[in-house]
Amino acid sequence: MPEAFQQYPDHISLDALLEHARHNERIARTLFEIETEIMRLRDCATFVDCLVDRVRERFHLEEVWLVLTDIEANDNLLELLSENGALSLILRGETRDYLHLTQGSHKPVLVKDAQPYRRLIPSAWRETIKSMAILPLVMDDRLVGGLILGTSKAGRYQPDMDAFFLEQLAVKASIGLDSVHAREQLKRLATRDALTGLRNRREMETVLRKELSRSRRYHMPLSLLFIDCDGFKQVNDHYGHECGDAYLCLLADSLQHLLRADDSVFRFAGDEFVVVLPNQTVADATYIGERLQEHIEVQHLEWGNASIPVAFSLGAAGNEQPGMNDSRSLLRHAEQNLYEQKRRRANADLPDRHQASAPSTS
Ligand SMILES: Nc1nc2c(ncn2[C@@H]2O[C@H](COP(=O)(O)OP(=O)(O)OP(=O)(O)O)[C@@H](O)[C@H]2O)c(=O)[nH]1
Repeated sequence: MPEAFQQYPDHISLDALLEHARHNERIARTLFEIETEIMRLRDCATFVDCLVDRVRERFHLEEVWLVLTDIEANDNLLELLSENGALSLILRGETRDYLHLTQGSHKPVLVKDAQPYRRLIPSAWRETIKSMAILPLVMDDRLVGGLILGTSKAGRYQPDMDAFFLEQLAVKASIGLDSVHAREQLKRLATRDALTGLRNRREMETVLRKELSRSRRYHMPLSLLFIDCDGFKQVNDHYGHECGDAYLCLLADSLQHLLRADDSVFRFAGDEFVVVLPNQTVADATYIGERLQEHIEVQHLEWGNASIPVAFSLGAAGNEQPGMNDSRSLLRHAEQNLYEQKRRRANADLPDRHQASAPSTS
């Protein structure tokens, strides 16, 4: 029983006493080692991954996982975890159910027989897990779920065990998760555009610099697309700024949805977006740009009675072209191509898209 603190019985020999002390010291050291390791981690997914892995390995458990309740405060944490692939370690539990089973305890709940707690066990392990310790995860003074230590040994955890070390583990896991989450949130605020959720221009500069150096090192092409909405000012003027915001979000979502995972979309400024395409030549980028226009320009933003078509021009540039070996020249060249396309589209006698779709006033 390496993970529970051993209490001293009334009559105990000196040897047994020493063995108890050594046992408890071993657990304390293991906890300290886990703590030292997890406190160094900088993002939620790696934190959860490492915490689960170390606790399982060091305390010889079959399975360790997290249950996060469905309170709104957990949405952001779950989003960060899913973006970085740690979702397989998480079970989303119904808050009412979780609180009922654990009685909302901020202390570890030791479960001798896991059967009544099945709903807190991922379905794949429901037959194997016989006993478990549910360690409360408290973030910002609120119970958000639990770190669950599961074992196939029935009765390994008993409600009357001294849970001193488990309590310590719960506190450390909670503080660690809280601080890594706050850090990641801050980073996100600094690198994301608040309206669309896309990464911002500063982040684009960092990514583009990294991708350019990777492209040089591995002799792979790199290209980008510069995108600018057509007649966007009219959308704001006709339907209001809130509608303009929704229009930008629709375009941002569509771009993200249509591109591959390796490609990155950034909100450059106002109604301008940049797409960075690693391992793609300028010809590939031009083709991708055409397909984006084809797919997105059939979409409409439904706003009240109005159906507003989405329209944008774009220009491509690739670093295999002469003189295109730094971010500035790539962006400038793509922007020039964008303005050429904008002129061509304007001369092509396109209908005034936003006027044409204005709601009828009759
Ligand atoms: N709703 C909304 N409008 C914004 C935002 N950022 C910038 N804008 C507006 O976007 C408009 C961009 O104007 P223009 O550059 O003339 O864009 P346009 O009407 O598409 O013109 P062309 O590019 O020539 O087709 C300006 O009116 C800005 O006020 C935003 O976050 N939300």
